[in-house]
Amino acid sequence: TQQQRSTAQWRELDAAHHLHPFTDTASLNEQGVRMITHADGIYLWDSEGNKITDGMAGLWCVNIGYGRKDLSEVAKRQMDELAYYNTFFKTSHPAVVELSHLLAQVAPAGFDHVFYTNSGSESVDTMIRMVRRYWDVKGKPQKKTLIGRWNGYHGSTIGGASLGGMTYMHEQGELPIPGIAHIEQPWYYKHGKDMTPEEFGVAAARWLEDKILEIGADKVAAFVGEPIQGAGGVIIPPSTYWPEIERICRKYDILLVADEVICGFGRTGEWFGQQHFGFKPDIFTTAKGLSSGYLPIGAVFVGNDVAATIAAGGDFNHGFTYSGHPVAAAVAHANVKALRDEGIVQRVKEETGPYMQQRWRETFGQFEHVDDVRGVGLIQAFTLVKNKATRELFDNWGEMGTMCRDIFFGNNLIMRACGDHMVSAPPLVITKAEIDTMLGTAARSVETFEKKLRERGLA
Ligand SMILES: Cc1ncc(COP(=O)(O)O)c(CNc2cccc(C(=O)O)c2)c1O
Repeated sequence: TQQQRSTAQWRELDAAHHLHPFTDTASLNEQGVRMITHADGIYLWDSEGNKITDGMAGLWCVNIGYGRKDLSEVAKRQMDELAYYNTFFKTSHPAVVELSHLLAQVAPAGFDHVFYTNSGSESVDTMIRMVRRYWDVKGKPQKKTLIGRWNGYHGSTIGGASLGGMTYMHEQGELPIPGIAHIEQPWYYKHGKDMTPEEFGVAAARWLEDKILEIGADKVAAFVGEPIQGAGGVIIPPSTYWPEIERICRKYDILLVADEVICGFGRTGEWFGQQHFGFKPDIFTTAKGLSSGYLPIGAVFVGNDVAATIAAGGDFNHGFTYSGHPVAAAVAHANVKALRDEGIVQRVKEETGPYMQQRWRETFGQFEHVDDVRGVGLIQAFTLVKNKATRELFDNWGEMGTMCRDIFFGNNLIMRACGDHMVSAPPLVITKAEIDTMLGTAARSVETFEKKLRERGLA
């Protein structure tokens, strides 16, 4: 096992050599990192022996839960058999064939082909190139622009970060790249005004039609969206949104792409978020729950029409050294097979998802500064607000979220603050009893948060 060091020694070496993602290195090293050393089920342990409830499944990804020795055995067996070979130059290997066959079985109808990557960002970049290649082969090479949403998140590669709508990412690196446009997100709480949710869903979808007409339909290649915006704060569109988006895409002959990196592999209680909202994309991107984070792997599910068109175009000049990596593929296969054969996805749909949503609303429905309590399956959130009656948000967006998140973390419960949204996406294996315990801690944490607000004269 790892060399035993004190927490202080690990912290010192980490500060000396390790650059963390999305991090202000100076402030991180003032506080010192928390060393996570073990995990099992929905729990983490840190180097000080604290047991932490992981309400975020890592980064929305450990769907099957931690500590699955069957997955580590599969990894070892595959590594001993064939640790690596590539899938370029007319070769393949049993692990990636078995995974591809399984994915075609769990995919919605019409998706018989997958392209492999190492992450969600690489899946998104792959999709961008596939979409543009599709229109080249179709003889409409001027259809190049992809439309995403402000505050959408599609990763951190040049393409993914450009398609995402996080302006604080665009500012670093001269993004977005050419051929990317954005429309407003379908955030009913902020933009719904006096419309019903159903009316707002249609109105928000119509922003896409406006954008298409502004750019010119002959130049638009695709619309890309997360069924539920995850890192954007669990923005759940009204039921009328996605069917209207789909209608508009068909009307103007642009491809519809779902980014299922978070919503995929059971998060909403369906295998994929598109099935919860009832729309049919032409392509969708995945990663995270594909392997439950045990090894890095992503997959682009390519609709049969798109796959046939790209195939008709001959060489598709794209791919990665580790596309379809044998060990990652073998672990992903075991993970997806377990999600299916152990009835984990089914249980989210029928039992633990409905239970979480009911208890989530009961727990957070009565606080003075908590509103828009929402969720689907095992992805849920609420928003910290200044005034529920007027739907007034706090000033300095994100400050309250950070304060609240730190209170949760101090109570050994990990939730995520996205701005002033508090969000949660636990492993899909969470039990009803664990939900009760988690929400008991969460309620206590929000009570502490509101007490702090009053002490600071903010409430
Ligand atoms: C919808 C979506 N698409 C693409 C990506 C990129 O995946 P990779 O990170 O594997 O390249 C994501 C990833 N989502 C993500 C990644 C890291 C942190 C957080 C957060 O909420 O703090 C969210 C995502 O949520």
